[in-house]
Amino acid sequence: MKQIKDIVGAENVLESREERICYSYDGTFQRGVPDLVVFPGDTRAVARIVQLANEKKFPVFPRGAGTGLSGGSIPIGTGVALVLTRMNQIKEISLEDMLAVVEPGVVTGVFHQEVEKLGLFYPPDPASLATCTMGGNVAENAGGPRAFKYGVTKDYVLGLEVVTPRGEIMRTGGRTVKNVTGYDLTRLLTGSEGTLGIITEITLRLLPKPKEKRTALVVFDRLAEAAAAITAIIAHGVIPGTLELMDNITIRCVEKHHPMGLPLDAEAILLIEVDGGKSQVEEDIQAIERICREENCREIQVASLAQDREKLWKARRAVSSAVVQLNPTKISEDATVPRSKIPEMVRRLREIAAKYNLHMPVFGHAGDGNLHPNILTDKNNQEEMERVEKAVAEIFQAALDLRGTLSGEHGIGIMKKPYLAWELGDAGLNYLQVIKQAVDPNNILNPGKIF
Ligand SMILES: O=C(O)CC[C@@H](O)C(=O)O
Ligand SMILES: [Zn+2]
Repeated sequence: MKQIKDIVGAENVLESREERICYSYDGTFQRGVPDLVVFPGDTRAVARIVQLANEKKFPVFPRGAGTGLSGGSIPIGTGVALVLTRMNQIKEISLEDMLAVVEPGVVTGVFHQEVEKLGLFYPPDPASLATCTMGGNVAENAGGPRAFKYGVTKDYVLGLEVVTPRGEIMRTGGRTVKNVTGYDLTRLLTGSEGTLGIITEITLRLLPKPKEKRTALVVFDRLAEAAAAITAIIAHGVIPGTLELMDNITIRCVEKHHPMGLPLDAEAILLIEVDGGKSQVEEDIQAIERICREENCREIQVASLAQDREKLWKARRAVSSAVVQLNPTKISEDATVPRSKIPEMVRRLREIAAKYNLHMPVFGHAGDGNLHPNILTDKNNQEEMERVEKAVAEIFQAALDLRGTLSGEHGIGIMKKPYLAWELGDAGLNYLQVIKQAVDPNNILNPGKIF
């Protein structure tokens, strides 16, 4: 304790139970109160804490803003929560090299604004972007609506500085787009959920900011028709920046908590944004309108003004907090299927909700097959929780049957641990465990996560 205070300063340590409880949660219903909360101010301090942890054998749970949806940052058992929000400098934005260098505590939405001021663009846009941090985004390999066209966080990480589980400071990758030197440690660490290293600096690839955008809100009477429109748009060769779906329960929750005139009787809404040059966006939006009409949509509204588009996105980003009002315990899934399987997955999800008699709004990044079936329940209702558990297992089974994955963007954390071998098989799971054991023999960094 005294040694930790010597490293970071007493003012950067929280000890009281009330304060520690504030760092016991993330965006899931999981809880774990750390023994101590520590806010290091630089990489050397992080390294010294990890060295001390190896000496004294206490676990370290790295953490950003705590918006994760798989329990990745929840302390398990005893240990120190290492909060990286003090390290929040944008160190560089280079127009010539089209890259940026940031500390892990930079808020994603702030980073977006800063690069866009210079005519640049950083696509990953998790819905929590107003609060989540870049370090957490890299650790969990976050996605968001724009992943459909632009990919997820790993597609933008050029290099990292990390503190290894033994407390060394290591650099991976660098400032070049091409780099094939040795194993790709940047990719290994991106999405490693705080188990293989603590990210202390990130070098990110940037793009030119798209010149034009159009956003269409398309209303469907039938969910199956919306699902068919999604596959038809993609098959036509149009790649929108985003292609989001909200089902009827989601629409009603959003409308109740953020009224904006969405039709309460519609079975589904698609929120489709195209971006690029002026003539391209016009051509794409016309093709999308035509396809949606062919698939029997009820109505299409197209917004081109930034403030109108932002209104639509505000409603979309509010979905997560709107659906949670249905019931106190929210279980958010991000099982993902190949795009062509979206209609089939939507059908299976509806069957699972009906079979187990559960509130299950479905929304998400339909364009890349990444739906978010949410189960709204009450963790104190034991009988219902048993049904929930079975439903969750069937959701994952359905995704894997359709040759999808357990997690498109939220990570494994605690929530999906029991299912990992279903996707990876014993050999795959063993491979991960061997890597973890080799780099973190004392099991210091974020123990109990992923496996
Ligand atoms: O709450 C959720 O299920 C999803 C959260 C986030 O990934 C989103 O897409 O809004
Ligand atoms: Zn999402």
